[in-house]
Amino acid sequence: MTPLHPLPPLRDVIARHGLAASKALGQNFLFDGQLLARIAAIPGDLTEAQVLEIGPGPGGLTRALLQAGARVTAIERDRRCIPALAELAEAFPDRLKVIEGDALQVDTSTLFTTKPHIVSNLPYNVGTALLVGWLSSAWLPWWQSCTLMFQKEVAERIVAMPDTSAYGRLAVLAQWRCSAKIAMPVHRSAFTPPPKVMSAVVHLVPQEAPEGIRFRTLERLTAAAFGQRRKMLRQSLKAVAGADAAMEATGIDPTRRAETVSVAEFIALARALG
Ligand SMILES: C[S@@+](CC[C@H](N)C(=O)[O-])C[C@H]1O[C@@H](n2cnc3c(N)ncnc32)[C@H](O)[C@@H]1O
Repeated sequence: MTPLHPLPPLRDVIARHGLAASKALGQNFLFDGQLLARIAAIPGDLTEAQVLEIGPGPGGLTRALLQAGARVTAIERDRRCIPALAELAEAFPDRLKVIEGDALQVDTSTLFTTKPHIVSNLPYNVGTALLVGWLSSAWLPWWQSCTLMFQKEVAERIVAMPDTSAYGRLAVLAQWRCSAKIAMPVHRSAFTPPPKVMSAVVHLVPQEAPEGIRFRTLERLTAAAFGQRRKMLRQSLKAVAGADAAMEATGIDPTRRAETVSVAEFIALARALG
C-alpha cells in the first residue's frame, strides 16, 4: 500500500520530534528501508492482515508493515514517539492504531477480530517476557505467527537443538508447540545507535499442541531438569513426583543430562507424568 504522501526520511522524523534514543527503553532504531521490508516479508503476504507491533518507536518497521498492506496495531511506551506515529497514521488512513502504554500491561489478546501476526523489533529488556507470555497462552493461540528481533544469543536459545550449550527451558517452551527458526541475522551496525551485541529475527509458527500434556507439567519438568542441567536426570528430577516411573515407562535413561533430552522426549515424559 502506498502512503497518501511521500514519507520523510526516518532520521528527519527523529530530529523533528527530538527522539534521542533512550537506553532505558531499549531503543535501537532501524532506518534501512530494504532491511525493514525484508523483515516485514518474513510472515508471508500481509495484504489486509492484522499485525501487532510492540515498540514502533519512530515507525520504521511500522512503515514497512503498512507498505506491505497490513493493518497495524502498535503499542509504544515512549510518549515522545506518539506524535511521529500520528503523522504516519495520517499517511495511511484507517490502517494504523497506536496504543500508548507498556506492552507488558496490555492484554493484547483482546485487541483483534482475526488472528494477528506479531512482528516486532523488540526492546531487549522485555522481549523474552513478552514471548514467554505469548507462548503460555491457551492453545492454539490468539496469534498466527511471531516475527521477532532478539539479541543473537537469545534467538539461538529459542531455536536451540539438544546437546548444545544454548539448549534449555526457552527452547523446549518455544518448540514443544511451535516451529521456530532464525529467519535472518542482523548485524549490530544496522541499528542506531548500534547495540553491543548482534541480533537475529526469529520466526515462530504455532502448531497443534501434542495431546495429553499440561503446560504446567512440562514447565515443572523443564524447570527441575534445567535447574541442575549438569546433573543426571535421576538427581535433577528427584523433586518431581513420578519422574522415576515416567523415565522407565518412556525408556529415557536416568543417567542422561537435561541438555541431551529432546523436545519430543520431554513431551513423552510430561505425558507419562499425567
Ligand atoms: C529496539 S526499539 C525498536 C524501534 C523501532 N520499531 C525500530 O525498529 O526502529 C524498541 C522500542 O520499544 C519501545 N518500548 C520499550 N519498552 C516497551 C514496553 N514495555 N512496551 C511498549 N514499548 C516499549 C521503545 O520505546 C522503542 O521504541
